[in-house]
Amino acid sequence: MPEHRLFLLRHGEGAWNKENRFCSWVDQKLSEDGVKEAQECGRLLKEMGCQFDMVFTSILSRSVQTAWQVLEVMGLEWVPVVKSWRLNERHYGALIGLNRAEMALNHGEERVKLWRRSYDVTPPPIDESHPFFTEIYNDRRYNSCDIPKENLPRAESLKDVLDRLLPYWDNIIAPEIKRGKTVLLSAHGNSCRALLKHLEGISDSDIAGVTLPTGVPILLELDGDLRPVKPRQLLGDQAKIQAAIKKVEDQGKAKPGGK
Ligand SMILES: O=C(O)[C@@H](CO)OP(=O)(O)O
Repeated sequence: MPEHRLFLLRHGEGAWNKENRFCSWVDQKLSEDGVKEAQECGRLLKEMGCQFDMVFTSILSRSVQTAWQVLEVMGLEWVPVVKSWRLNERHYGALIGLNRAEMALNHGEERVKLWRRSYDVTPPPIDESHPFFTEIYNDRRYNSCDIPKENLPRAESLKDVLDRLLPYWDNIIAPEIKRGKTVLLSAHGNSCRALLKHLEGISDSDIAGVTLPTGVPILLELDGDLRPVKPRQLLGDQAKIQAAIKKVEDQGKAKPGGK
């Protein structure tokens, strides 16, 4: 019998998902479709009779906005929302802002797949000359993190994401779940993948085959030690979910024009 239910959610579509650019730590808002996806997710969870006691988000607007939409549709606006940079999307370093399909044309689809989905390949780091460097590192939101700004990452592999996420999971989120709270984690494709890898014990090579669609809630049923008692469930219309996963995978295919 599961003792706890944990819901993971990759935020709804952001403007740069449409443009097929690596978004990462650039603070894009949800697109109109992204807002609808988040509302749809809220409706589904409400219909299923789900309840939350606490929500955790990153400090990027698209994950916060997604949580707000879900809570509003569910009539759960009062539920506490706690934010941390440790749930942020993976830092894509120098790749931030670049178009995935154009990168695949220039560097090959295999290289782009390695950058996007492998466990321990780190993209080249961002430096001061990068067009989004100042926007990211001068943003006030990074002044009050639990580490000094100069120690924040300049590029991350999925392993690096797990390394910075795990202390937050172990010390802040997991104790709440063990206290009996039902938690929604509204985060990002790669921060959710990193946590799934940890909770489900996915191997370094198999994690490359895990792609998460936007706006689809993932239910994990956990035992008292927070180990999954059955496979993760992606909630909603399964044909639509498979199509949404394929859409994310295809973003890394070589296409002239980049879309
Ligand atoms: O742009 C990003 O930061 C992520 C998804 O949000 O991209 P990818 O799917 O390529 O990991």
